[in-house]
Amino acid sequence: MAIRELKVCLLGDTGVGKSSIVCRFVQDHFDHNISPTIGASFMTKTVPCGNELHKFLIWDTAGQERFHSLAPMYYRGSAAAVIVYDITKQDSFHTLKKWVKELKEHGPENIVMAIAGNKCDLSDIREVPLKDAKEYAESIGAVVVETSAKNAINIEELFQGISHDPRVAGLSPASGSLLSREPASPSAPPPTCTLSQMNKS
Ligand SMILES: Nc1nc2c(ncn2[C@@H]2O[C@H](COP(=O)(O)OP(=O)(O)OP(=O)(O)O)[C@@H](O)[C@H]2O)c(=O)[nH]1
Repeated sequence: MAIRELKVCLLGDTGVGKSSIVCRFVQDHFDHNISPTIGASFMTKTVPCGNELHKFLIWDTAGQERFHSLAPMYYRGSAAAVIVYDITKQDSFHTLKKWVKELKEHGPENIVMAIAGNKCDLSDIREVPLKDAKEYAESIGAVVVETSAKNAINIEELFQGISHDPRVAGLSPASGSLLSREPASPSAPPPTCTLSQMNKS
């Protein structure tokens, strides 16, 4: 079965839940006391997608302002960026717009942008209406989904959306994204998770 490697970076304000989303996706785990990311952390997860395997190479960047200048190292060469805001913090939605602007100016052409409005389990204290996020996402050609890393809502769907995006499917093997072929197996293997590196303080 063909394996396609997809570099994905997560961007967004500190505390919006980027690491928690990755941790939920890769390890199906949520840590209430997770520490802020220092620099960036890297994890991988391989999932079946049609007759291929997609190996996500996930760079979870640090949201603190002091690490902002490192971000280009992680979004450069990415097939997709997951840009996260916290639905209970209007400021984090403004920060998201700054990330989108930076990606449009300096990111890879045709990068797939997926917006995640995280902490939807706290919708009783919501500051960002879903309607606003949808309108904005539409205006920039991005997809948007509200997620909860805590309650495992829409996390798989977020990454499936990237996997199935025609721009990702259209990546040609010649671009280096198709790394290896294994004998076709009758049934798709289950998703595998690899914790490669965690640089949490
Ligand atoms: N209620 C709720 N809390 C969440 C959710 N996701 C993350 N949190 C909490 O939000 C806080 C910040 O989560 P992180 O995953 O460290 O946020 P981050 O965006 O990676 O932060 P930086 O590493 O500083 O960029 C932690 O206390 C998490 O437990 C969620 O879906 N719901």
